[in-house]
Amino acid sequence: MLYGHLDRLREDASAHLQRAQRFTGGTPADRSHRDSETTLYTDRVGQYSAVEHGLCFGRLDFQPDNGSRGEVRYIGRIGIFDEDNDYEPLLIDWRAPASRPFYLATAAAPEGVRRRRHIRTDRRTVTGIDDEVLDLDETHHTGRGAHDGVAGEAALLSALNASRTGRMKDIVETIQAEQDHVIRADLNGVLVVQGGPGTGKTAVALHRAAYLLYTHRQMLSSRVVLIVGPNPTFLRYISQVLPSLAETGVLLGTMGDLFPGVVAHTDEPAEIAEIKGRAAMVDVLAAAVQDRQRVPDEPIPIHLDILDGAAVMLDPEVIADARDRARHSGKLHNLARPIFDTEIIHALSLLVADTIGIDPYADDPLGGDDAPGDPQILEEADLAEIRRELRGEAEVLGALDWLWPILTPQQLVAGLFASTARLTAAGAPLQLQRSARSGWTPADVPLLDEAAELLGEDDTIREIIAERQRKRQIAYAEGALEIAFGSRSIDVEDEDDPELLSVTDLLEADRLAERQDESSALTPAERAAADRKWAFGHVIVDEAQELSPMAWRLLMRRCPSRSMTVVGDVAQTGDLGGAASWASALDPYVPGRWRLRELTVNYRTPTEIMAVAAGVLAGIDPDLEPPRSVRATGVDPWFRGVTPARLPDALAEAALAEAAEAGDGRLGIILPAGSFADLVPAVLKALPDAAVGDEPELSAKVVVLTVKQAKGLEFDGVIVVDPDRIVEESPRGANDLYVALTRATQRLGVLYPGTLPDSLLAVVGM
Ligand SMILES: Nc1ncnc2c1ncn2[C@@H]1O[C@H](COP(=O)(O)OP(=O)(O)OP(=O)(O)O)[C@@H](O)[C@H]1O
Repeated sequence: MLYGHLDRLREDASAHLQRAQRFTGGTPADRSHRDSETTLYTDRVGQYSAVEHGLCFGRLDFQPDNGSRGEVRYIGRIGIFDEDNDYEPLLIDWRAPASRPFYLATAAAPEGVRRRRHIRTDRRTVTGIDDEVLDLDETHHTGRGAHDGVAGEAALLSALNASRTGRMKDIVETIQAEQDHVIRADLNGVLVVQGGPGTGKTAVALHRAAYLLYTHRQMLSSRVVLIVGPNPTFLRYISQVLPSLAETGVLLGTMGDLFPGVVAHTDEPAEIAEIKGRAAMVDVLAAAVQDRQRVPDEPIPIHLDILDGAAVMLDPEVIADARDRARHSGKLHNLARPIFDTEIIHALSLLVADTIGIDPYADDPLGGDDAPGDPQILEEADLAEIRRELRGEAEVLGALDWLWPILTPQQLVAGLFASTARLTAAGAPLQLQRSARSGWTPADVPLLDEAAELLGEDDTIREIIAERQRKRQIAYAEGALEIAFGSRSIDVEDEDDPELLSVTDLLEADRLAERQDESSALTPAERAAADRKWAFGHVIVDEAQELSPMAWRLLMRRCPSRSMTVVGDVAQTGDLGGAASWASALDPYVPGRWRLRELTVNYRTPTEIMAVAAGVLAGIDPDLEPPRSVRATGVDPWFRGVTPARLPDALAEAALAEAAEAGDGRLGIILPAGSFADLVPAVLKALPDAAVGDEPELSAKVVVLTVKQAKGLEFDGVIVVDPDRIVEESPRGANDLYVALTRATQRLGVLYPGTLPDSLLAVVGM
């Protein structure tokens, strides 16, 4: 019956979509209406298809009420209502308040629920049910009931034991109570979710996004929820979760994606990234901006058409004066440029007046009726005319650009890194020097954002640039507009901004109309992705322990409402610039105003593997508690020592054996970054289809990765190679090893040349 309804809903949405797509022409308003309809119904069709599997997964039977039969609720991935029967709910969305008892009711606090049923389906057929009787009397009779705090144990264990596919799955059918509290926590303020490996932090963060969008749809779907993950591989890993939760109003990205127009995925040494992430970079960038406001040591000659090519000399003192006035205006660098221009042009106009406007006989007692008198024969109107002309002179513009250049954030940051002199002037460590042509790295993005804030790269700048282009256009009678705007898109909102009128006036009307059409067809998430100043409705950060102080500054700017969910584990911090505690990361922005929730149960890693990881955790900090595993597999991890020379062959053998053990699941091989060249060929020889690379394909049966790449991921089986080297490769090496050891859902093997790290020796008992 429910699938019948789903089919009808989907057919309906498809029909609407086709109608919207057939519609062409009309007024701009008609077209924009068509675009929004197309987006709406495309989303709907997508959502209805995404909930096909496991549409309905739960049922709640309530206690009979006053003699009438108890209420029955079916719980599923979306809500379905009976249109012919007063919109009676047939299926209740898992995010609706009415579904909550499905996740929270226990035998001790049954919330009126008599029985909770988990329904398993394969396509459209019910394949099994698990009942939990929450009514204590009835439990007494049947001997079946809820278990120690784990709701729906059979369904949960079957989900946890299922083979991995290389893509994360949703957990709506088996969300546990402590997770439910996080998912449905209040929208406002900063919520920190701390939890050890496998406690479901990522799953919970994604379900929280879906819940918030459902509950605050109107506000959040227009302002967009931003989800930040550690790397592109991880984003691909989680990318399937939200569509299957029927949510599309979300923007997923890494730190490297958060500066529109820049793709920042180049790697760099951890030490360099750490320096770039320090809070001190704020001062470095401010100094770098000041350094670009030049005062030369010597006067500079400026040849002027107005003087038939003769030069005037612009003195350093005059330039320093103009610079100080512009600086003291309180405006940002680019926005203060007009003040600097005015000062310099004024000074130049006086120099010109001194050259052409002096009455040579003014001091001569025989010079005429009015002598002696003011030697300046030019009046204010003449000076204004001179200033106007100077503003159009190529050499004047060139000098102004040299003395106080209008800068993009990219120019400022790349220019800084490309020059020892500039780095020194800005007080930056010289290790940051690199060629101007090397690509942008994720750690550069917060610097670009900071630079944008310091430079004042905003609409006014577009206007200044447009104005200058217009001057050149007049001067050279060429299509300057194309150059200035060819690669820019005009925001629809900007249309009403009077300051921008001079820009838009310059565009041909039909071209402008076309542009507006394009931007209104974008979804809010697409527009947010393209707009550095977008204020997101809510920001969710996963693996948040890795973020540097500079990265936090950027994220806080993107979220002025401070409505955030921050998810991570300070024991897994691998990046040198990452957080040692949540307070150190957050107190600068929301001192004492963030809430902490902890997740304590490990759903991924079985007890046997966690015992090994716990030894490593104790070595990092004896006060840290590993999360409690929810299940045991009865399979102990293996440890195998070999001579260094045999390591490649031993790895190939182990990989073959473990790939077979994984059955139709996945095997992850985690190597020290420095061992790739030596070990990967052996793996590929044994298993030619193994995935390896910058962004390895996670759905491959065998995937070879570094710890950094493996962060947040999981596999049925994992082989950790050369733990000693993993520890030694980074000052946070022990944390890395802890991450590596906690990636498996079923089996773990440790292969090592030479010796094991002390923390593992103790566990193995050697
Ligand atoms: N309530 C649940 N029902 C079913 N599976 C769950 C549940 N909670 C977590 N899991 C599963 O446990 C595994 C670990 O979850 P997740 O990756 O979200 O953990 P994590 O805390 O982010 O781990 P890490 O810190 O190691 O990255 C996933 O496969 C997830 O689907």
